[in-house]
Amino acid sequence: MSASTTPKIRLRGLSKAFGAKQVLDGVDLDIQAGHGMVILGGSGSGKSVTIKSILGLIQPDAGIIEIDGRNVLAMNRREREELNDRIGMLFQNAALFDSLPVWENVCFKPLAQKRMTRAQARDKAAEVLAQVGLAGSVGDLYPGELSGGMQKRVGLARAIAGNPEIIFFDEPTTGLDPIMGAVIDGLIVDCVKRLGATAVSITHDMASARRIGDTAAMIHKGRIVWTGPAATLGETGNAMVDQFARGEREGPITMELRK
Ligand SMILES: Nc1ncnc2c1ncn2[C@@H]1O[C@H](COP(=O)(O)OP(=O)(O)OP(=O)(O)O)[C@@H](O)[C@H]1O
Repeated sequence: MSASTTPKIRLRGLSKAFGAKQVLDGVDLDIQAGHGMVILGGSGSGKSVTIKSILGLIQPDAGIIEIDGRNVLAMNRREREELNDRIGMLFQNAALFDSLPVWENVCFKPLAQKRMTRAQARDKAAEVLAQVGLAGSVGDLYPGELSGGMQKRVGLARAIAGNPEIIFFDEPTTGLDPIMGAVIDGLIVDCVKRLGATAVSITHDMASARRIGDTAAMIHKGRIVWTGPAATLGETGNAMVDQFARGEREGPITMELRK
């Protein structure tokens, strides 16, 4: 395989069970460099487990995870940490530290790794906050003083602060009103484009999926059952994907499977 066709992220046969429950049952997925991939699937279908496996937070039972063609499951701790420095993550509900001001949240990682002085971190935080449309003065506020939309922006600022090559977004618009959701999606697209990053998102919000995804993949019963252009969601011709995207009760995905 030539370098130009090596996917940024390549999953093969990824499997993970928790007790008797087989959550991932052979996930195969290629995510090309610079692309936006949206992972869809019902609640509990294993979307977060997939992302956590790529991040090294969950050890899969079997399968291959490659980033830039390198087997990440075989990496030692130092290699894994170096890799994680090239990855950003926007957690669900932004996951900010309530006891720290915004600027320390944004530069949490470089401060913890002592790669920046506090003065440098303040300047860097102001620079990145501006990229997500927030005034530098927001840096001195605490997360509890921010609206949900502002918290998401701060989470996004933290995710991009290290100029990552890969960014994961876990339900970036959940809990936001539709307009703020669209604003956050716009910022995500802008930031990802500016960085030239590969973006992997989980979302239940189809409007958001179409905005932030180039490609969508649907996970069902522990496997990827469809991949295709995110713009076609709802009209893909795949009955399962279209039922999911349109939120229809009737279709191949039965209530029995959704318990
Ligand atoms: N650390 C864990 N220990 C035990 N079970 C787990 C663990 N992590 C996830 N699971 C189980 O794996 C299944 C898939 O979870 P996951 O969080 O990946 O779902 P999801 O597709 O992201 O769902 P949602 O859309 O509801 O967030 C669930 O049944 C969950 O309970």
